Amino acid sequence: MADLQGVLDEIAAEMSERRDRGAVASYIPQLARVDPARFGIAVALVDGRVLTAGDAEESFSIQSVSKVFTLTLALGKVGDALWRRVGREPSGNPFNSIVQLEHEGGVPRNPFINPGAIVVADILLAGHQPREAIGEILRFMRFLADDDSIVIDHQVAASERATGFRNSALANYMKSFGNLDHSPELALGVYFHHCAIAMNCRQLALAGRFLADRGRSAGGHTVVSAERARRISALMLTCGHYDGSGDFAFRVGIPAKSGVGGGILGAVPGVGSVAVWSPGLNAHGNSQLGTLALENLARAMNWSVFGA
Ligand SMILES: NC(=O)CC[C@H](N)C(=O)O
Repeated sequence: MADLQGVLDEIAAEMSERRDRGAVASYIPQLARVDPARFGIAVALVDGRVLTAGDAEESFSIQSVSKVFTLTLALGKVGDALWRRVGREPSGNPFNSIVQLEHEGGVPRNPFINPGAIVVADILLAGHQPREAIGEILRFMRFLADDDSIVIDHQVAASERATGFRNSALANYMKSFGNLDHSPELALGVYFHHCAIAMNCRQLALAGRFLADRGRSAGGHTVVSAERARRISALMLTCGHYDGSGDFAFRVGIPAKSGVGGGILGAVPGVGSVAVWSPGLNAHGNSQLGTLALENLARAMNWSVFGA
């Protein structure tokens, strides 16, 4: 394997120089306060090593990267029945778009756009109070990363709730089609809180390692079957970057999920997971330099799933 630490250091150095950093998300007021100059990267290899560069120990709001983990939990609860309420196709639309929902009878295209993740949150609420469902998600993250210091940033969650009119519209719309079992407010409460989980790159790479290791967590536990890990990765590749998913596959070629906090989690099958963070976003709401960093990393390490 090429000198991975050297490659990561080089990427971090290059990214700290770049001026084309994209724009920090401003529609969630708490996210608008984050310093756009930050850049961190961490790789958790299946052999147990963790390598980092840049601001890899600094926490950020994982936002939609959390949707990978809530999907994993919901599949564990209801299995393939989940696919009766959420599709598995790329949307070709922004993450908070409402247009497809009417045509498709309130069934969101995939679990990574906002309405899909709100349905997943609704599934996680079954038999629980919102507080318990949120606690279950947080415990899952701590278990996967083997790190009890992971927390929810309640200011971010409150900021999202105060300004989440679109998400509220999406949830209400789906409720009108009968695709939410609980009230929109309860499902949104779970959704806003899991989006507000704060983690650093090291923790996020460790948490996502099961996707690269046939379902086995960093701590050596079987989290999901190899087949399920493969399928979640397939959805990340096709839907993980919303209407930028095709371009991301073209440039990077690694199954990955982005969030508007500027984080991206990628899984290279059989090799390891990678988490990158740079808060400035491109036009599709995906980290501008995070994408570039992964493109450089995939090229240097031959990590595209499509071959060298
Ligand atoms: N793309 C994202 O990360 C969006 C998540 C964000 N919490 C929202 O609902 O708008």
